[in-house]
Amino acid sequence: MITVENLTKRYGEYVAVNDVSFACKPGRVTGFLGPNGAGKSTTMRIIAGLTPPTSGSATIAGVPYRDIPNPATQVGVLLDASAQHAGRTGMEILRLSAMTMGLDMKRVDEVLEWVSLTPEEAGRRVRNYSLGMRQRLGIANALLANPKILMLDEPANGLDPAGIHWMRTLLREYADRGGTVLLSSHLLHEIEIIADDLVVIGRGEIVAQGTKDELLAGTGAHVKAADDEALGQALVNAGFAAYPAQGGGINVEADPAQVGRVALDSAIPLIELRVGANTGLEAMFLQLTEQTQREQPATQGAL
Ligand SMILES: Nc1ncnc2c1ncn2[C@@H]1O[C@H](COP(=O)(O)OP(=O)(O)OP(=O)(O)O)[C@@H](O)[C@H]1O
Repeated sequence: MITVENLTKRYGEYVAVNDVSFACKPGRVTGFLGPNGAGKSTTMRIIAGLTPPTSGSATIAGVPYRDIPNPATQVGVLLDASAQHAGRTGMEILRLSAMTMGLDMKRVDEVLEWVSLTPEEAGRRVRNYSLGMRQRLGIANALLANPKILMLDEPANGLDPAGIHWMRTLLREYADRGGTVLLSSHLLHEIEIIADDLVVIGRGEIVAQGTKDELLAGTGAHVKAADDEALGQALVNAGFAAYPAQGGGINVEADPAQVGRVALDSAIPLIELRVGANTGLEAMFLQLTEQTQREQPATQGAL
């Protein structure tokens, strides 16, 4: 549905996006991952027809965004929640969008309810919105015409934990109904929960892509048990390399199913078991992040 082919964007001598190719499929959430400044927003702006590429192409169902008639009815886009007109109320912004798209005004009330903005909040000027409220309004705007494709840049920014959970559920249901979702984040764990496919970008270049299961396979397991020491010993006895993890628990070079089997056989209750220790994709991602951090040592990794 979204196809990016050999996309390159230069700003003068600087190459922000270098020969990037990937595709996002219907029914799947594609997570677009990369540290700050990796080129995610630039790529998404090119897909949305806001920035011209230096070379290569980005198309939606084979058509460049700018050539789609009434594009917002086909592709819901949220690129910068703070870019909304600060002097207008949330309600005015949505009504104007609905009018531009030729939609029934009833739809505005529906999406407001969907994103949990109350009528009172919708009547406030956007300059008085919190970041989370702006994100909700931006998501409402993207969903307004019930498009088949959603493209969201860092949609979890500013959302509280309940908001992040709500957004995950919304995107999952959206994809399960056949929608195509592309969402970016610089937080691996955030994306890991929701995405089916991953595209990882670093310094403008794709460094990994594939299904989440493929990319996370072989990244080991992280486990916390009622008795970590006993489980660590049982895992080593079963032939697996196991190391104490930073912040508690154990990182194991084994599948979670294998770890669960050892714990069951040893009658050791588990507190937490998940795929991925500090190996594979996460290690690669952290390495990329670290290299970016040297130039931008501020908030990397913070939620
Ligand atoms: N208009 C521009 N002129 C010059 N350089 C730009 C411009 N827009 C983006 N860049 C540079 O391109 C690189 C990629 O930026 P981009 O915003 O795409 O990164 P990102 O992956 O979205 O990062 P973040 O996670 O911080 O949002 C950065 O080094 C940025 O400074």
